[in-house]
Amino acid sequence: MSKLFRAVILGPPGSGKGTISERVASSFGLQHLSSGDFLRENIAAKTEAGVLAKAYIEKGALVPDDLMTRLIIPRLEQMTRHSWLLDGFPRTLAQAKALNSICELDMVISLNIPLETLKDRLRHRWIHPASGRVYNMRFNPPQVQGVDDISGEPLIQHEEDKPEALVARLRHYKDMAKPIIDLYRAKGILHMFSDTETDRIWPHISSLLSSKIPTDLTDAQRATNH
Ligand SMILES: Nc1ccn([C@@H]2O[C@H](COP(=O)(O)OP(=O)(O)OP(=O)(O)O)[C@@H](O)[C@H]2O)c(=O)n1
Ligand SMILES: Nc1nc2c(ncn2[C@@H]2O[C@H](COP(=O)(O)OP(=O)(O)O)[C@@H](O)[C@H]2O)c(=O)[nH]1
Repeated sequence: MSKLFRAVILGPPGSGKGTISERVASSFGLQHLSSGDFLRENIAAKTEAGVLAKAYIEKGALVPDDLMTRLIIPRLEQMTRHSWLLDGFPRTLAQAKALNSICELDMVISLNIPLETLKDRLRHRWIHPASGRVYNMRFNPPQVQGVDDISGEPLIQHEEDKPEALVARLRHYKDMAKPIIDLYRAKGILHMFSDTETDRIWPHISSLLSSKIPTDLTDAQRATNH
């Protein structure tokens, strides 16, 4: 059997993790696991972990490492036969160590996007809260302004996407991400991409993945995912 491929995407809020993950999933057949979406699913389903996590998210806090790990690791263990791309986890060094203990990552994609670009993007980001679908009023607008394409429900903007909140969020991201990035750099699996446009970063990520993912695996995964 071909070797499976396991990757993580890191980047500050608004750096395009979700946007790029969707492209990786559809072009390479990897399963995209967004920890934010998975949390929202657990909250909606009122699982034990979801109920506990909800209280932190509502306060604007990060979910504690032990709870986050208890939620994500079993989900990943269900995906042992799949290649995957993880987005939003690990968010702390403790989460990175927990991930290390259950699998060997093949690649870490780290997005390095200028602050002004992040501010500008997040100002225009609109979300469909129930599904986590993300729009941008300029980059990928919904078909009807303010309305989710699939459900027809209203879109909202997050308080924390406002420019005033972003500087603090970004500082926090940098503090948390530095030891994680150092860890993956030391393992020799870190690939950093710097630009202001997802469409300019994407060809580099795409060719890197093409060189690392065996094509028979891509075909097999695509067949099982769709
Ligand atoms: N490892 C993680 C992932 C998510 N969260 C919580 O889940 C929320 C939603 O996560 P996500 O969808 O990844 O969105 P953001 O944190 O807003 O990040 P981004 O803007 O990068 O998408 C976070 O704010 C945080 O409270 C967390 O605590 N720990
Ligand atoms: N203008 C512009 N917007 C982008 C680009 N890439 C992503 N976006 C938008 O920027 C916002 C943040 O992207 P998202 O993928 O949610 O980033 P994440 O927070 O890292 O997951 C969303 O509204 C995207 O639609 C880009 O290259 N240009």
